Amino acid sequence: MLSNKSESVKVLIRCRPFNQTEIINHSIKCIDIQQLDNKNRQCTIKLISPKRYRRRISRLFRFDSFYDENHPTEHIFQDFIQSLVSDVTLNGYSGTVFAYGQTGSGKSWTMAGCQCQSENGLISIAIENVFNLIHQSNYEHEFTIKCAYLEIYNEELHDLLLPRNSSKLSSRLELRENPRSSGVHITNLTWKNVYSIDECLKFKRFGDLARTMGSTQMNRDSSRSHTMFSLSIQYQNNSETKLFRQGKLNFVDLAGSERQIKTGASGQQLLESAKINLSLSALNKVISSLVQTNTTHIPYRDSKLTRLLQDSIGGTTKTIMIACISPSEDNYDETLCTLRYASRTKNIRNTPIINENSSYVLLQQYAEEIQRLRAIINSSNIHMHSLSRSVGLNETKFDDQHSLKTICDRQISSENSPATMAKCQRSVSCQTMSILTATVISSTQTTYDIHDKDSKQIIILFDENQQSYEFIAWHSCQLSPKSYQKLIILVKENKNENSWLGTLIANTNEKQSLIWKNHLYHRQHQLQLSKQTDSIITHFAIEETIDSRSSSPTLSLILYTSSNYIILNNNIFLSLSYKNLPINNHFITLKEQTGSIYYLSDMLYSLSKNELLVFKLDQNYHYRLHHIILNEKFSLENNEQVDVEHCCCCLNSENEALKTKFISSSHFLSFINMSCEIEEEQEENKANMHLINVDNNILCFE
Ligand SMILES: Nc1ncnc2c1ncn2[C@@H]1O[C@H](COP(=O)(O)OP(=O)(O)OP(=O)(O)O)[C@@H](O)[C@H]1O
Repeated sequence: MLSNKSESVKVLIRCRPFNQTEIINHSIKCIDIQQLDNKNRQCTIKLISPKRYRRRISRLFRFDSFYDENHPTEHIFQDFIQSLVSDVTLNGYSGTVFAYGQTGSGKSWTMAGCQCQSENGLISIAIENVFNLIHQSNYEHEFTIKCAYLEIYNEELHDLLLPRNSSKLSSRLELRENPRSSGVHITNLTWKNVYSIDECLKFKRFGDLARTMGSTQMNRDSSRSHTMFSLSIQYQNNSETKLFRQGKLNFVDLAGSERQIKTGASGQQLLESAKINLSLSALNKVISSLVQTNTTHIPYRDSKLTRLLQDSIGGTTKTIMIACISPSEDNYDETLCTLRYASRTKNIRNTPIINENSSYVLLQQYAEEIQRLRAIINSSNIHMHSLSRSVGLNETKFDDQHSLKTICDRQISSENSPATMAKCQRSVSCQTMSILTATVISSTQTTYDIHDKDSKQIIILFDENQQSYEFIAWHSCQLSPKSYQKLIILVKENKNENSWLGTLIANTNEKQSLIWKNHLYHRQHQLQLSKQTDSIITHFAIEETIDSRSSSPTLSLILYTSSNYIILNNNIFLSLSYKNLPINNHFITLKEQTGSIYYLSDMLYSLSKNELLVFKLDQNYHYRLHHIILNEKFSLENNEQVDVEHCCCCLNSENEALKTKFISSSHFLSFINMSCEIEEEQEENKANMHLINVDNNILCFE
């Protein structure tokens, strides 16, 4: 992937002609072009407040271009969209054109055109242009063109290219983080291969018929959903390097912002309207956050629309916004709102990248990957075999996308059996984040599977607002044994350096699938690891502590950092440190002769006389795993170093009701070796000792 310079989102204004009602009412024009540079089309436009307002104000706005009723859509295409289409088709860029504006302002007219007046919309002109460019290239390259069409209706994504008889339910799509880019991935979206302009237009028309439309007082054919029509253009050249590029072009026709008083919406339409306005206000928030210099958190996850547009606003896509307005004074407030929105958007900077790869390089990468995975499979096969013989486990099924390299930590603990058995099988995640799927078998042998909504094993954790989190560690705790079990998971919001830590708590009745709830802080209590604690959470546990206010014992979530404790009690952030508890209960701090400090994790230390696995913090608070051999003089010889992003472990609880013990680690850890066994030791004095097999070095831990 080649990176280019950043560029701002281009913003064009399109003002429709007066409509019939406005003509009948002798509406007055409130918009005027002040300046227009004929060469680069930059313009200043003036918006004048209506006479009915006490103070008449003229406001000036600068944009990349302005089009009124004298300009057909073709002009917009020639001035701005054509070069974008060419960049996407021939150079592998991603491009997005989105139309924004109040209801009835001409968004669909601009994007889809109008058959009655035989005015083509941008989508059909662009489709034609893509195929013409390919023809002109004399087929030196091999092109594959696909199209997709979706809508967001009432905060749900629907595939518009599914057969007519499919129900709304079956056309529902899910958004997932795309691990390989800053954007999102839409699972199961239909991508149709297209070989001609007509075929592509046919799919476009097919989708048009499926999109949700309605009639309001403001617009007879009002879009009740946001739609996105996408073209994917892949090309591969035939030379030895087999250069491969993939461009994607999106046309987004947003539903219009509406006022109930003007549209006369009621019932279902009022509900639609509320959802439309909510998602547009989420988009507004994202735009505002992106242009504020001191904001680190961009609330992309507040709505489906903002997640869908994540890469187009503030990402790696070349983006053009077309803000549609009405010329009439009657719509002054809405027009002012749109122009402000558009003006803010103009300050957003994207960093477009060329999506390319040489097949030659790709093949080499694949070959190395296959070799590495073979080694993993060979080693884990042996363990899988012994695992199934001893406890008869069901095979864990992974999402196809992640099957090759998904971490699976698995632990079983049986009260009835004299032997405490635990087997842990891991493979490396192809995601950039740590993943853990698990089957927990409690002391009563009840099985809880952690599933997401589609009954797939969890890959990334989502809360009830569809916010996704990076998994850090987990812990099981039976707070109220009679009624339900809670699993508490420590998570980190994805992609945000200064992210907060919270827990997701899942309640379940026995035998029911767990439902994840962001029970804890709702993102209000943020533990800024770098600022507040100046440290990284290394592991955590649930322990009984004394509530300082009530003096009664209470269960607390205790987060351990390399330097102190953080106690979270009853979901309230209680105290920062607990100095009278020795830190060495959980960490052994080793100081090397050179002055280097090692923090010994409780899970990975060795009971064999002189071998240790320890974590060393570097200046960036990244952990490195060291395999250390203690020599006779108790100094340390560092003979192996493995990158570890974070490591979290749970303590083996003393509580009789909690005979489960979990192992978790980041995926970086998993490549030290994917197999981990915990078995009963024969000798009495080693009854609680477990074995961990790391790269053929047998280590032990308690
Ligand atoms: N550039 C234009 N030239 C002529 N008529 C136009 C133009 N733009 C819009 N109109 C008229 O305005 C009407 C409403 O336009 P359109 O349906 O495109 O609005 P919209 O912004 O997509 O509304 P909604 O958000 O409700 O879907 C059209 O039916 C057409 O009559």
